[in-house]
Amino acid sequence: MSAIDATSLTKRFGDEVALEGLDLVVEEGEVFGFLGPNGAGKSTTINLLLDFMRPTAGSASVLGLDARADSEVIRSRIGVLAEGIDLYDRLTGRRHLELAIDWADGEETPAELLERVGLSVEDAERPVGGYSKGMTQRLALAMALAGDPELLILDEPASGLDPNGIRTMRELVRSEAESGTTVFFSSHDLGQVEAVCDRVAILNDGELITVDTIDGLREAIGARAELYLRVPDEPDAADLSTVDGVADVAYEDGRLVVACTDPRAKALAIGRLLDADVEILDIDASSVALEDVFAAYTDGEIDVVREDDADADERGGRLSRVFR
Ligand SMILES: Nc1ncnc2c1ncn2[C@@H]1O[C@H](COP(=O)(O)OP(=O)(O)OP(=O)(O)O)[C@@H](O)[C@H]1O
Repeated sequence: MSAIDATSLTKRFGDEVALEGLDLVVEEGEVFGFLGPNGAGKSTTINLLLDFMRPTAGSASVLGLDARADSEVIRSRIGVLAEGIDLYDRLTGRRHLELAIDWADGEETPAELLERVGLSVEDAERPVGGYSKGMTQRLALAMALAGDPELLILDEPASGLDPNGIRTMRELVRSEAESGTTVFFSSHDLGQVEAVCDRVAILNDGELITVDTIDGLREAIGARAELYLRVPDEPDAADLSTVDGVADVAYEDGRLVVACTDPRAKALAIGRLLDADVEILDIDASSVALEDVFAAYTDGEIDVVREDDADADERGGRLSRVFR
């Protein structure tokens, strides 16, 4: 069973196309990044999955259940952190958590959830009307975790969080994923997505542009990772150019510069040198920023071609890329 399965999901507002024919499969247990510029259709997709709005065409299932017919059951089994969450100003943080636990039929205590998101017991006793943006976000995250959800849908979860809060959120996402929870992580923040996600979908102008791992995205745009190895002398015993995924090798100023088209080639190159008893004094590496990958996919450098479903790859990729 897939955690999320959207088929030809479409939403139009009059002439405005918010989402066009989205085919997307998120497997159970994945941390799945949902990326796209403003107005790409990310919130629309989440609203359709949660049955907060109805599709113009197409359908979606969540945890194997129909997003429209079974929306009540779905909502009781998932945790949602949505933008602009409505909290009751006069109720305390603790009361919000009690309600969330009650609603999700959870077994945890408010204190356990507070600790997980780094909110103090004292803060929890205050009405949330006086909370800062970051505190509100932490509380909303704690509420989403109530009842040990099978799927977490997080819309811009780092919004308003300070660096400590961001670290806490990342750790939470990882520990949730380790315990088998699927995480659907929608964000503009490429750094956040890169830090926690297994696979990423990029949406632009309501259309799915690609679904891939982050390394796969880099590879697809031909982005090279570079490995810098400080060595005492230019090694002649190990021919790195024959390592799979190594595109180029140069020796400059006492270091080897190894350009890799496949990020996995970095470890292979180091292994080859060690096998040849080459002493490595220092290691450094660079890779193309995800920002550059994102720009390549969303500024029109890459076209999208639809294939027949029969040709589609197993993991929901029903698109192929054509480079101009
Ligand atoms: N209720 C609505 N009425 C009319 N148009 C809408 C409505 N909701 C969304 N849209 C339009 O649909 C498109 C997709 O919007 P959506 O909010 O899904 O984008 P997004 O990727 O979540 O953007 P952001 O990152 O800015 O939150 C936009 O062009 C938006 O103006």
